[in-house]
Amino acid sequence: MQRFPYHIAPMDPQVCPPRLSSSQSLISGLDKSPASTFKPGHSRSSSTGSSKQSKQSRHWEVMDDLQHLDMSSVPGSSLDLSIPGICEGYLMKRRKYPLKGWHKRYFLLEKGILKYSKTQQDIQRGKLHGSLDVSLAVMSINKKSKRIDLDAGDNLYHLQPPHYASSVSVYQQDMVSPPPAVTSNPGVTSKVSAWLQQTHDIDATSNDLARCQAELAELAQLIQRLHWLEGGLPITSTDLEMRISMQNLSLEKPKRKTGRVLGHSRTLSRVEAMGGMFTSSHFSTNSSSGLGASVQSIPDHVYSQLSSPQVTSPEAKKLHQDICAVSQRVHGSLKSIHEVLTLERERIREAWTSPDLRQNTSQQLATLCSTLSELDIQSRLTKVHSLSLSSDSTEESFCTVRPDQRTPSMGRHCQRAPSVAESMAEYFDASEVIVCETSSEADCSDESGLSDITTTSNSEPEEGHATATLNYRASLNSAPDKPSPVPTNTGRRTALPAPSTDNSHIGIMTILYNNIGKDLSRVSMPVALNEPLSLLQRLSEELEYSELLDIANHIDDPYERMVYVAVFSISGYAWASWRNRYKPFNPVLGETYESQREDRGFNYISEQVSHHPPVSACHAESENFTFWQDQRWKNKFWGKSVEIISSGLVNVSLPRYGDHYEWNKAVTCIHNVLSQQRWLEHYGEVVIRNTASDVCTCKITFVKSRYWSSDNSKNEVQGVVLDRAGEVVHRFGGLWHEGIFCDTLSTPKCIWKPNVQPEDHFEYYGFSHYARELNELTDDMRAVLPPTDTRFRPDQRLLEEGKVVEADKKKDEVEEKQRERRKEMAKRGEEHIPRFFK
Ligand SMILES: CC(C)CCC[C@@H](C)[C@H]1CC[C@H]2[C@@H]3CC=C4C[C@@H](O)CC[C@]4(C)[C@H]3CC[C@]12C
Repeated sequence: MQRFPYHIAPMDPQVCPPRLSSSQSLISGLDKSPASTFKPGHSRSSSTGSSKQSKQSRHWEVMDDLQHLDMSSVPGSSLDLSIPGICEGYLMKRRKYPLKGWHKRYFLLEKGILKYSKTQQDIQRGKLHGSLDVSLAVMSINKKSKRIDLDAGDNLYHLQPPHYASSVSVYQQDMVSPPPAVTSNPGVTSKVSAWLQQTHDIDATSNDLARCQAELAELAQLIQRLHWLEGGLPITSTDLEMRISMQNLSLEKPKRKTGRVLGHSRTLSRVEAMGGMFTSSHFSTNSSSGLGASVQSIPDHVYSQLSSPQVTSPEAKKLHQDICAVSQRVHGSLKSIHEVLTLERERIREAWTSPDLRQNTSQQLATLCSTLSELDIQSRLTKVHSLSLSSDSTEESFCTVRPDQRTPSMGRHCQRAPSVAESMAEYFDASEVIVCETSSEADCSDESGLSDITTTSNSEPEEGHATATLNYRASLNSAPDKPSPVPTNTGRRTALPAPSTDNSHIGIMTILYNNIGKDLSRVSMPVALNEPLSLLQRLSEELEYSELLDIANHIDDPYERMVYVAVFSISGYAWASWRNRYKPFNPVLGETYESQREDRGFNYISEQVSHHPPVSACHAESENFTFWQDQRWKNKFWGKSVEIISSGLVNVSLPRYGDHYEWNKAVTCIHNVLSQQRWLEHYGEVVIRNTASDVCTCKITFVKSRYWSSDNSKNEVQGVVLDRAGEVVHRFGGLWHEGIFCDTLSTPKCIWKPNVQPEDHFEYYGFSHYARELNELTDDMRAVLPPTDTRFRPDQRLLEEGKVVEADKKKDEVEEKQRERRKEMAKRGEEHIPRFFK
């Protein structure tokens, strides 16, 4: 089996940070030739891990491999334990939240302490932005993308040379001049950083904004004072307090003691009042019993004084002046912010309208969007790769360096341990994994995941698609909910025997983390992550809306027929909005699933025809259609998301017209796969062809969500039916979880809406009514089903019954038996022969 994208680097000296001498800049060290060694100045203390187990895995995983290295065999790497000199220079440092991107900082490494600041002068003046003890941190370097990741436990630092400084001289140039413009084909991260750097001083703009805010608050205060002075009536007692003090009103009733009500008289000089801040100390200690009370409690004589505003007072004039001055300042700040924004808009417009850039930019932005929205897990992932494994897809490019590896040995490659990415592959039982084939190495290794997605087509339909979707959505909302033609009283079960168990406590990250260094195919994933359905059953859910094919088989017009086939293909994705918390059981080799759906008029049969790589084949037949597919898929792990790229075609034939349609699948992406904020998305282009006739084809675009878009515009899908000449005959669109509307038919109509979910679906794995029926096993079925049928899988059955502990045990047994069978077959030199498919 081909493994997941990333490979841990054999400990090639080239990938270890070279020795840094006092005359070298940090980065020139990285840029320089491989023939030098990393020479740590300090020994490393124990792991920073919290749990014992994770500590252990970190220890043996990281140390074991690295201690086998023999650096002494590297030319010029004599064991030198002397304390290294000072290294200093500029590096790009990844910003912390919320300002993502990179900024240039001056770093100084002295006696194992790495300090950084904005400039060299700042460091010298002791004006530090931060510092860390490198000897206590875990360092990973990526020579190819020239990146250093430092995990100091509480903080992660990502450092990089100023852009494209591939040699010391370029770098030095870079130190004095602004970084170069985006070069021809750099990775997206670099482009983004470059963009941010070119952005007219973004820090200054945020300062402007902050200042502006303060000025506006000041302005509001001044205006309010003016308002009081010019006769506005106080509304609250606090206002009143202010006004009383500003106008020097006497709270004492003439010739009569009122001490019981207001305590004692208290006046403030105007100067004092105008001075600004009113604190409670300006008032009498018992003001709360008087002034703090309701306005009604203010004696009439005070009110009578309030009614004579001093419009022309010098105070008012002064206020006017102050207001003007502050307004001018606000205006100035806003103007400079406006300028920056205009400039930015212009740059974006240019990038957008330039024909070459447009395609690229939109793709990059789409990728950037999804990545930026997922950054939460990234730091943890980085931690994992820093600690023990590589997350680079290319061999020899990443290594984790512990500072106390004083006697590393070269000469033999370290034993390769599975990476997080591999773990994910095992976890999803991926067939084959794309190792970032076409993107550049720098892209692949970019831990921020800002890499170009190369396998998906541009999921961006033509201009105005957002408006079109809005219209489709509105039409869908006003369309009546058609009752499903499928009878509901079929005698099938409507509820599952037990609700789902909460699995939010199961940290996938922890599982991977705790099993670092182990053969993950032997690490069984907890059954609590599963739903009581196998992937074979899951695939049969694509037929939940088979009535669309029944209709298609009765439409004479080939274009309209195509619309129905297309909408059927979209309907197979609807489950994704409520099924992101559990994964289906991986079918064992030879497992089958069949179902007779007299209510829907079709029979379905499926089989797991291969385990490594996993391939599931299925076939369904009715009097109106035949449906079949053999699905194999590849997973692409980007750091936080997994893309599932299916490679098999889906086939449908309609007997009445002799049509044979085939189409590819969209990419399904599990965003934030490691966290509870997981969500699914489909994107890419699906093309439907009728192999029996070229009268029309259909192009469906599953639009990738943009990070600035609201939830409303998620799950957009649009399609066109084209005639032979490529002219649009029909248009349709909507959202794959809400429905599809076609406005080009003679009577525009809603073609499909997903069935209403059961009210308690959240407690039952998010299953639809249809999904609840799939694993039902009646006595009648028991008598006729083959023993390989999924419904007989004991672990899945136990899980369905809510017996998680027992299910877990059983799952181990089932998996172990499968491994044994595989071994035996291999011994005999046999190959598995599928039963129903060839
Ligand atoms: C961490 C876990 C619990 C998250 C849940 C993962 C779920 C959403 C994943 C695991 C396996 C995935 C399926 C694997 C294979 C296919 C076949 C493909 O043709 C369509 C997508 C589909 C059907 C995937 C949908 C998403 C899926 C069900």
